[in-house]
Amino acid sequence: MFPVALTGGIGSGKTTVAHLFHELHNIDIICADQVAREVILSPKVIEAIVDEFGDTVMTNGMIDRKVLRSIISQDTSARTWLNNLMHPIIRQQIELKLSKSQSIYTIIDIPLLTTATLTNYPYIKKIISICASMETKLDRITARDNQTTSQALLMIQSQISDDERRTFSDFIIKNDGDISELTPQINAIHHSILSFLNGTS
Ligand SMILES: CC(C)(COP(=O)(O)OP(=O)(O)OC[C@H]1O[C@@H](n2cnc3c(N)ncnc32)[C@H](O)[C@@H]1O)[C@@H](O)C(=O)NCCC(=O)NCCS
Ligand SMILES: Nc1ncnc2c1ncn2[C@@H]1O[C@H](COP(=O)(O)OP(=O)(O)OP(=O)(O)O)[C@@H](O)[C@H]1O
Repeated sequence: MFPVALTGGIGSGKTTVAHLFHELHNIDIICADQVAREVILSPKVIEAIVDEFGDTVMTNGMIDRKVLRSIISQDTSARTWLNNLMHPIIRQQIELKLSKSQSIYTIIDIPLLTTATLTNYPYIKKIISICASMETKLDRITARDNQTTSQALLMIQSQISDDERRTFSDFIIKNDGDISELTPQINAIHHSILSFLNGTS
């Protein structure tokens, strides 16, 4: 088992890059956002969130992720409360999935990795960060999520900067250009990890 974290700001391209690692090199991917989407379906989690934020966060018996996203993007204490509820459960699920992974290394897409939260993942061996300019991220988030620029900006500002991510990363992927520009960067990182695993670097 060789867990490799993939991180980056909202809209930086983590999902896109993770898919490419899988397609090009058959690497197993564990996605913390996907795990969060499963965790938020649990009746106990739903009950706790509704207790905290009220009925407006519910639509048809489920948490309305759009409404919750809007709340946590504007309110630091709401974000901290949600993180404290969900992150330990998400981490447990990630570890379970990791124990089942069979690929030569495993990529865990963790959006909210920081120097502090890294201590919760002591098993991570390498870290890949995706960087993209503020303008690129804003364009991609507003197009993908049908959000206003100011809503997207709030989410970006709630996270650490690319400069901070660089301080704890082993590899950087630049994603301001075309999708085709990702493949050579991914191939180079893949080969570097393989060399490390083979003891040749
Ligand atoms: C708030 C929720 C319901 C919004 O759902 P939605 O489908 O709109 O967004 P999605 O899950 O695709 O997340 C998109 C991105 O938002 C950002 N984001 C999500 N939660 C947070 C947070 N608590 N703080 C800062 N950024 C966040 C991340 O960059 C993430 O990649 C959802 O993100 C969630 O459950 N968040 C709490 C759990 C969490 O922290 N997940 C992030 C990875 S562990
Ligand atoms: N190089 C690129 N060229 C054009 N579009 C891109 C590129 N990279 C990513 N995108 C698009 O930008 C959007 C954001 O990318 P993606 O969903 O991979 O980011 P993410 O980091 O996983 O986002 P989030 O933090 O919200 O989960 C998507 O719609 C994706 O298709």
